[in-house]
Amino acid sequence: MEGRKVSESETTTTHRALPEDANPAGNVHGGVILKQIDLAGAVCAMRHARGCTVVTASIDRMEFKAPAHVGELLILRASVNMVSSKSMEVGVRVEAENLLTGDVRHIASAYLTFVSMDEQRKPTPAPPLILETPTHARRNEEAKRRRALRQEERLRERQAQESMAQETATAAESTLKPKYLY
Ligand SMILES: CC(=O)SCCNC(=O)CCNC(=O)[C@H](O)C(C)(C)COP(=O)(O)OP(=O)(O)OC[C@H]1O[C@@H](n2cnc3c(N)ncnc32)[C@H](O)[C@@H]1OP(=O)(O)O
Repeated sequence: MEGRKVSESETTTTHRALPEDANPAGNVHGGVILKQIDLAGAVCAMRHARGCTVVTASIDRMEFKAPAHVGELLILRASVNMVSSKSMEVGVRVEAENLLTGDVRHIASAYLTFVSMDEQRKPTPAPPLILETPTHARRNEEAKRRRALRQEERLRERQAQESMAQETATAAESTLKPKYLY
Protein backbone atom coordinates (compact mmCIF):
# COMPACT_ATOMS: atom_id res chain seq x y z
CA MET A 1 0.00 0.00 0.00
CA GLU A 2 1.31 3.46 -0.90
CA GLY A 3 2.37 5.69 2.00
CA ARG A 4 0.83 9.04 2.81
CA LYS A 5 2.67 12.11 4.14
CA VAL A 6 1.87 13.62 7.56
CA SER A 7 1.14 16.95 5.84
CA GLU A 8 -1.57 15.37 3.67
CA SER A 9 -3.81 14.77 6.67
CA GLU A 10 -2.87 17.62 9.03
CA THR A 11 -6.09 19.28 10.11
CA THR A 12 -7.11 22.50 11.81
CA THR A 13 -10.69 22.94 12.97
CA THR A 14 -12.30 25.67 15.05
CA HIS A 15 -15.31 25.92 17.34
CA ARG A 16 -16.67 29.17 18.79
CA ALA A 17 -17.66 28.51 22.41
CA LEU A 18 -21.31 29.49 22.94
CA PRO A 19 -23.32 29.72 26.19
CA GLU A 20 -24.77 26.20 25.73
CA ASP A 21 -21.19 24.85 25.80
CA ALA A 22 -20.46 26.21 29.26
CA ASN A 23 -21.40 26.14 32.95
CA PRO A 24 -23.07 29.18 34.59
CA ALA A 25 -19.63 30.67 35.27
CA GLY A 26 -18.90 30.66 31.53
CA ASN A 27 -16.26 27.91 31.58
CA VAL A 28 -16.51 25.53 28.62
CA HIS A 29 -17.38 21.96 29.70
CA GLY A 30 -14.60 19.37 29.40
CA GLY A 31 -17.02 17.12 27.50
CA VAL A 32 -17.53 19.79 24.85
CA ILE A 33 -13.77 20.12 24.36
CA LEU A 34 -13.44 16.32 24.25
CA LYS A 35 -16.09 16.08 21.54
CA GLN A 36 -14.28 18.69 19.45
CA ILE A 37 -11.01 16.76 19.96
CA ASP A 38 -12.66 13.54 18.78
CA LEU A 39 -14.14 15.28 15.72
CA ALA A 40 -10.85 16.94 14.72
CA GLY A 41 -8.92 13.70 15.26
CA ALA A 42 -11.40 11.71 13.19
CA VAL A 43 -11.16 14.16 10.26
CA CYS A 44 -7.37 13.85 10.36
CA ALA A 45 -7.51 10.02 10.55
CA MET A 46 -10.04 9.84 7.71
CA ARG A 47 -7.82 12.05 5.53
CA HIS A 48 -4.94 9.66 6.18
CA ALA A 49 -7.00 6.50 5.62
CA ARG A 50 -8.74 8.13 2.61
CA GLY A 51 -11.51 5.89 1.31
CA CYS A 52 -12.08 4.11 4.65
CA THR A 53 -14.15 5.14 7.62
CA VAL A 54 -12.50 5.22 11.03
CA VAL A 55 -13.64 4.59 14.60
CA THR A 56 -12.17 5.93 17.81
CA ALA A 57 -10.65 2.96 19.64
CA SER A 58 -9.25 4.92 22.59
CA ILE A 59 -8.46 8.33 24.00
CA ASP A 60 -5.49 8.52 26.36
CA ARG A 61 -5.87 10.09 29.79
CA MET A 62 -5.87 13.85 29.37
CA GLU A 63 -5.71 16.97 31.50
CA PHE A 64 -7.24 20.38 30.98
CA LYS A 65 -4.36 22.79 31.49
CA ALA A 66 -6.38 26.03 31.41
CA PRO A 67 -10.06 26.94 31.14
CA ALA A 68 -11.72 28.10 27.93
CA HIS A 69 -14.49 30.70 28.14
CA VAL A 70 -17.72 31.47 26.31
CA GLY A 71 -17.02 33.66 23.28
CA GLU A 72 -13.52 32.30 22.74
CA LEU A 73 -12.49 30.38 19.65
CA LEU A 74 -11.25 26.84 20.21
CA ILE A 75 -8.54 26.01 17.67
CA LEU A 76 -7.78 22.29 17.27
CA ARG A 77 -4.71 21.12 15.36
CA ALA A 78 -4.57 17.40 14.61
CA SER A 79 -1.87 15.32 12.97
CA VAL A 80 -1.11 11.62 12.58
CA ASN A 81 1.84 10.70 14.78
CA MET A 82 2.11 7.00 14.01
CA VAL A 83 0.52 4.26 11.95
CA SER A 84 0.92 0.64 12.96
CA SER A 85 -1.03 -1.87 10.92
CA LYS A 86 -4.71 -0.98 11.22
CA SER A 87 -4.52 1.78 13.78
CA MET A 88 -3.32 5.36 13.81
CA GLU A 89 -2.34 7.58 16.72
CA VAL A 90 -3.52 11.15 16.18
CA GLY A 91 -2.34 14.00 18.40
CA VAL A 92 -4.66 16.95 18.92
CA ARG A 93 -3.58 20.28 20.45
CA VAL A 94 -6.31 22.63 21.62
CA GLU A 95 -5.85 26.37 22.04
CA ALA A 96 -8.37 29.04 23.02
CA GLU A 97 -8.17 32.41 21.28
CA ASN A 98 -9.71 35.47 22.90
CA LEU A 99 -11.13 37.14 19.82
CA LEU A 100 -11.07 40.61 21.41
CA THR A 101 -7.46 40.63 22.57
CA GLY A 102 -5.88 38.01 20.30
CA ASP A 103 -4.50 36.24 23.38
CA VAL A 104 -4.02 32.48 22.71
CA ARG A 105 -3.74 29.86 25.47
CA HIS A 106 -2.91 26.15 25.39
CA ILE A 107 -5.98 24.37 26.82
CA ALA A 108 -5.29 20.66 26.33
CA SER A 109 -3.48 18.05 24.27
CA ALA A 110 -4.78 14.57 23.61
CA TYR A 111 -3.68 11.37 21.91
CA LEU A 112 -6.34 9.26 20.23
CA THR A 113 -6.17 5.90 18.49
CA PHE A 114 -8.34 5.47 15.42
CA VAL A 115 -8.86 2.21 13.56
CA SER A 116 -9.57 2.19 9.81
CA MET A 117 -12.57 0.09 8.84
CA ASP A 118 -13.52 -1.60 5.58
CA GLU A 119 -16.99 -1.76 4.01
CA GLN A 120 -17.88 -4.78 6.19
CA ARG A 121 -16.98 -2.67 9.27
CA LYS A 122 -13.92 -4.84 9.94
CA PRO A 123 -10.51 -3.34 10.86
CA THR A 124 -8.39 -2.92 7.71
CA PRO A 125 -4.79 -1.76 7.12
CA ALA A 126 -4.14 1.98 6.97
CA PRO A 127 -1.54 3.48 4.60
CA PRO A 128 1.99 3.72 6.05
CA LEU A 129 2.97 7.15 7.34
CA ILE A 130 5.67 9.21 5.59
CA LEU A 131 7.48 11.42 8.13
CA GLU A 132 8.69 14.68 6.63
CA THR A 133 10.35 16.71 9.42
CA PRO A 134 12.39 16.15 12.60
CA THR A 135 9.24 17.09 14.58
CA HIS A 136 7.31 14.29 12.86
CA ALA A 137 10.15 11.86 13.68
CA ARG A 138 10.16 12.93 17.35
CA ARG A 139 6.36 12.60 17.63
CA ASN A 140 6.58 9.19 15.93
CA GLU A 141 9.12 7.92 18.49
CA GLU A 142 7.00 9.21 21.37
CA ALA A 143 3.87 7.63 19.84
CA LYS A 144 5.63 4.23 19.64
CA ARG A 145 6.37 4.42 23.37
CA ARG A 146 2.76 5.34 24.14
CA ARG A 147 1.50 2.44 22.00
CA ALA A 148 3.70 0.00 23.98
CA LEU A 149 2.31 1.39 27.26
CA ARG A 150 -1.28 1.13 25.98
CA GLN A 151 -0.74 -2.48 24.95
CA GLU A 152 0.70 -3.34 28.38
CA GLU A 153 -2.29 -1.68 30.07
CA ARG A 154 -4.81 -3.55 27.89
CA LEU A 155 -3.06 -6.84 28.64
CA ARG A 156 -3.13 -6.11 32.41
CA GLU A 157 -6.84 -5.24 32.23
CA ARG A 158 -7.64 -8.43 30.28
CA GLN A 159 -5.73 -10.54 32.83
CA ALA A 160 -7.53 -8.82 35.73
CA GLN A 161 -10.93 -9.44 34.10
CA GLU A 162 -10.07 -13.09 33.45
CA SER A 163 -8.97 -13.66 37.04
CA MET A 164 -12.12 -11.91 38.35
CA ALA A 165 -14.31 -14.11 36.12
CA GLN A 166 -12.44 -17.16 37.41
CA GLU A 167 -12.98 -16.09 41.06
CA THR A 168 -16.70 -15.48 40.42
CA ALA A 169 -17.06 -18.90 38.78
CA THR A 170 -15.26 -20.60 41.69
CA ALA A 171 -17.42 -18.75 44.25
CA ALA A 172 -20.63 -19.68 42.39
CA GLU A 173 -19.53 -23.31 42.26
CA SER A 174 -18.81 -23.43 46.00
CA THR A 175 -22.21 -21.92 46.93
CA LEU A 176 -23.95 -24.53 44.76
CA LYS A 177 -22.24 -27.39 46.59
CA PRO A 178 -23.94 -28.55 49.80
CA LYS A 179 -21.84 -27.48 52.78
CA TYR A 180 -22.34 -30.65 54.83
CA LEU A 181 -22.65 -34.09 53.40
CA TYR A 182 -24.35 -36.67 55.67
C1 LIG B 1 -17.56 7.53 14.89
C2 LIG B 1 -16.77 7.04 16.00
O1 LIG B 1 -15.89 7.66 16.42
S1 LIG B 1 -17.17 5.61 16.76
C3 LIG B 1 -17.10 6.07 18.43
C4 LIG B 1 -16.82 5.06 19.42
N1 LIG B 1 -15.96 3.99 18.98
C5 LIG B 1 -16.48 2.80 18.68
O2 LIG B 1 -17.68 2.60 18.65
C6 LIG B 1 -15.50 1.70 18.43
C7 LIG B 1 -15.94 0.43 19.12
N2 LIG B 1 -14.86 -0.57 19.10
C8 LIG B 1 -14.70 -1.37 18.03
O3 LIG B 1 -15.42 -1.33 17.05
C9 LIG B 1 -13.55 -2.36 18.12
O4 LIG B 1 -13.20 -2.56 19.46
C10 LIG B 1 -12.27 -1.89 17.32
C11 LIG B 1 -12.62 -1.78 15.84
C12 LIG B 1 -11.77 -0.52 17.83
C13 LIG B 1 -11.14 -2.90 17.52
O5 LIG B 1 -11.68 -4.15 17.18
P1 LIG B 1 -10.83 -5.48 17.40
O6 LIG B 1 -11.70 -6.62 17.10
O7 LIG B 1 -10.14 -5.40 18.73
O8 LIG B 1 -9.81 -5.36 16.23
P2 LIG B 1 -8.35 -5.95 16.09
O9 LIG B 1 -7.98 -6.83 17.25
O10 LIG B 1 -8.24 -6.46 14.70
O11 LIG B 1 -7.46 -4.62 16.20
C14 LIG B 1 -7.52 -3.66 15.19
C15 LIG B 1 -6.62 -2.54 15.59
O12 LIG B 1 -7.23 -1.81 16.67
C16 LIG B 1 -6.29 -1.61 17.70
N3 LIG B 1 -7.04 -1.53 18.94
C17 LIG B 1 -8.02 -2.35 19.36
N4 LIG B 1 -8.48 -1.94 20.55
C18 LIG B 1 -7.77 -0.85 20.90
C19 LIG B 1 -7.78 0.03 22.03
N5 LIG B 1 -8.60 -0.14 23.04
N6 LIG B 1 -6.91 1.07 22.03
C20 LIG B 1 -6.06 1.27 21.02
N7 LIG B 1 -6.00 0.47 19.91
C21 LIG B 1 -6.85 -0.57 19.87
C22 LIG B 1 -5.38 -2.83 17.62
O13 LIG B 1 -4.13 -2.57 18.23
C23 LIG B 1 -5.26 -2.98 16.12
O14 LIG B 1 -4.34 -2.02 15.61
P3 LIG B 1 -2.97 -2.50 14.89
O15 LIG B 1 -3.37 -3.49 13.82
O16 LIG B 1 -2.41 -1.25 14.35
O17 LIG B 1 -2.16 -3.12 15.99
